[in-house]
Amino acid sequence: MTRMTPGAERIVVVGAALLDGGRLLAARRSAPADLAGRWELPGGKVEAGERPEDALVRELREELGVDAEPLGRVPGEWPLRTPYVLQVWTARLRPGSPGPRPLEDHDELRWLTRAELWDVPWLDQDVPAVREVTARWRAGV
Ligand SMILES: Nc1nc2c([nH]c(=O)n2[C@H]2C[C@H](O)[C@@H](COP(=O)(O)OP(=O)(O)OP(=O)(O)O)O2)c(=O)[nH]1
Repeated sequence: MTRMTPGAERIVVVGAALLDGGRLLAARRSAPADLAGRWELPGGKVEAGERPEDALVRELREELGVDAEPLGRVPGEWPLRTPYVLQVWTARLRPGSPGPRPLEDHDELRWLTRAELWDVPWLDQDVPAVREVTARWRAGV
């Protein structure tokens, strides 16, 4: 018989390291109040039965109006508030995709060069993930 381990429920939030021309897209949250004004990797919760890459494409379409292609998982997983954990994929815009617009959840977007990466106040919980992205980015991802 399979038993659920108490406290084992865990919901994955996928974040996109959307890269274009050597820049990374950062998005400023407009809600909820405790996260508003801080910057994150756009994305959202993976739904039951959904593949994380599919969730990423869906969330980027809903939130930014773009047609994105996931490239690869950034190794690691970062705890958010229970029961959420953040996983990150690198991604790029498919040819012909509209440019990103802040349609939901965000009120400002910025394409950051490497030199500008730490100019925005990232959510605290995103900092280790963004650091990991940088390591990959440096390696040419
Ligand atoms: N998308 C995203 N969410 C993050 C990041 N860091 C972080 O703490 N979060 C939090 C904010 C939210 O509490 C949760 C994701 O919720 P969301 O509002 O973006 O996802 P969603 O569109 O699927 O949510 P919902 O409105 O359908 O409930 O994870 C991040 O880098 N990207």
